[in-house]
Amino acid sequence: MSKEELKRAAAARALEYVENGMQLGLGTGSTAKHFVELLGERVRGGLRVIGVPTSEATRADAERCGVPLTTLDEIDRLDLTVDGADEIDPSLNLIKGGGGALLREKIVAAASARMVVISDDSKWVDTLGRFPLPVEVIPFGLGATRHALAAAFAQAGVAGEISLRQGKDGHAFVTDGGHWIVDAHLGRIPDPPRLAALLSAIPGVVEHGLFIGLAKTAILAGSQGLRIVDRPAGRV
Ligand SMILES: O=C[C@H](O)[C@H](O)[C@H](O)COP(=O)(O)O
Repeated sequence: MSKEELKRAAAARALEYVENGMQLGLGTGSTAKHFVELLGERVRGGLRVIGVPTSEATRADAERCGVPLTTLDEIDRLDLTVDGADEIDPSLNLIKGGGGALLREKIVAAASARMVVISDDSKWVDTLGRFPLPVEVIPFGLGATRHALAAAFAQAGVAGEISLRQGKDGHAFVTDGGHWIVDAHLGRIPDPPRLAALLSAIPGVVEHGLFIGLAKTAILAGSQGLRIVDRPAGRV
């Protein structure tokens, strides 16, 4: 199976968590896109759901696929969010934001009774950090924010290059929320909850790509088939 077929297989399995009448968070990225397309097929077949997209890209995909949409202004709780990830560890802590959608993704996941993460099994890691950690920042005062980030990394016992993400036009990548993203090349994050707390305390940081204790279930597709992993009880 190709990587795209694996992603689609994970997305198809996630449909089994969807029930008629549910309010759904719709993730962002190439894996979540498969889920939105498959959900659209079910909606055209009569399934009644309503979705909140986590990015403008997902909004466009959902509209194209005929998935009815709402916002977290109109409803304040969701039953289920299905989203991809850049890395998943055995506690089901995640790195997200490779596509720049981490802020809306985290708001939507936190508003959901359940988050199911879908991916091909290449995203499964023993320890988070090989994938550069995205941190969404306010453009104002970027130098000071970078300094504070380096201090937070040192306090958490990690270090690495911090680079400002660039868009295809060669300028700073701008998120749907109008912010910038820096990617921290840390290699290994031994204590993700501790680093997450340190990053959240920095004034110029809008949000970071560590998703701690949010995913309840991971659906991993590999050459041997699908693997369903539930978050171990009591683990963040
Ligand atoms: O900002 C992007 C999201 O966090 C994505 O869910 C993540 O980057 C995984 O994307 P993909 O499914 O394309 O690997």
